[in-house]
Amino acid sequence: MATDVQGTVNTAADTTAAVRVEGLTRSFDGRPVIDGLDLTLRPGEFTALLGHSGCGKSTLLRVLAGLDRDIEGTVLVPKRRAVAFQAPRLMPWKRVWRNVLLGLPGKPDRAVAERALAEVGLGDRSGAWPKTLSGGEAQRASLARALVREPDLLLLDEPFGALDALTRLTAQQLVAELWQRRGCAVLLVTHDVDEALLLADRALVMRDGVIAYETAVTPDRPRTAGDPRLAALRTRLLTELGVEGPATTARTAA
Ligand SMILES: Nc1ncnc2c1ncn2[C@@H]1O[C@H](COP(=O)(O)OP(=O)(O)OP(=O)(O)O)[C@@H](O)[C@H]1O
Repeated sequence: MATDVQGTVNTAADTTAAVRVEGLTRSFDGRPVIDGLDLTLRPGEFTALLGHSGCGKSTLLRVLAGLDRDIEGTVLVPKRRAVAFQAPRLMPWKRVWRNVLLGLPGKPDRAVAERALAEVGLGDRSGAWPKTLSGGEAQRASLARALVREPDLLLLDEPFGALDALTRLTAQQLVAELWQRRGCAVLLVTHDVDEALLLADRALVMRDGVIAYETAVTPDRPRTAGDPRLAALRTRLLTELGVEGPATTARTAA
């Protein structure tokens, strides 16, 4: 069952799509940032969303998360969805386990939070205060908060953007494992072409308010950073992003 972002329920069982967006337009001050965008995400699919800074990636994610309803068009998303942002957004006055349960209906037990925290390798930090966590730990706590919602759709907005290179690798691996275990659809916003190619089944490039380019990422997992099977795709994605030449970094302007 899916709900649209206005909250009306579409009872037509849709097993072919976790997300269906048709003709989505979102304007700010009369300027459309998203302009007639169509998008389908399949259940269990890991999709990476690339695009230049300001092209509307976070705006799209906020719409899918139900945080922005001032839209035109049709958006069908699963009821169970969760979002994690670049900043972990933990409440400093609540212990980690309470942060994980924040906003959940009912009065879930601490054990529920602890199971999710164990899944992200933070089983021993449940009683800690957020300020005592490292950046990577805080980001994992934020992931646990998303997982505890048992989402059919996990929306990740540059979740590794603020992490150092080593922590980023560990966090990427963790997300890959969680995705394989949970089987939910994932939409990952990233500036990093290599990250997209490591993790995703499909990479999308957003430009001029629409999905301007998309490609399947077919090589078997695990994939490695310098994987020669990914070289042609990498070049193509960089071209689509307007970043060309062998010396350029795979990270687009943040
Ligand atoms: N609440 C808002 N009010 C006015 N303009 C907004 C608002 N939110 C976003 N915008 C504008 O919409 C455009 C797209 O913003 P968005 O944050 O979606 O881009 P993005 O692709 O996620 O960028 P980045 O990669 O830098 O995070 C930008 O020009 C931004 O200034």
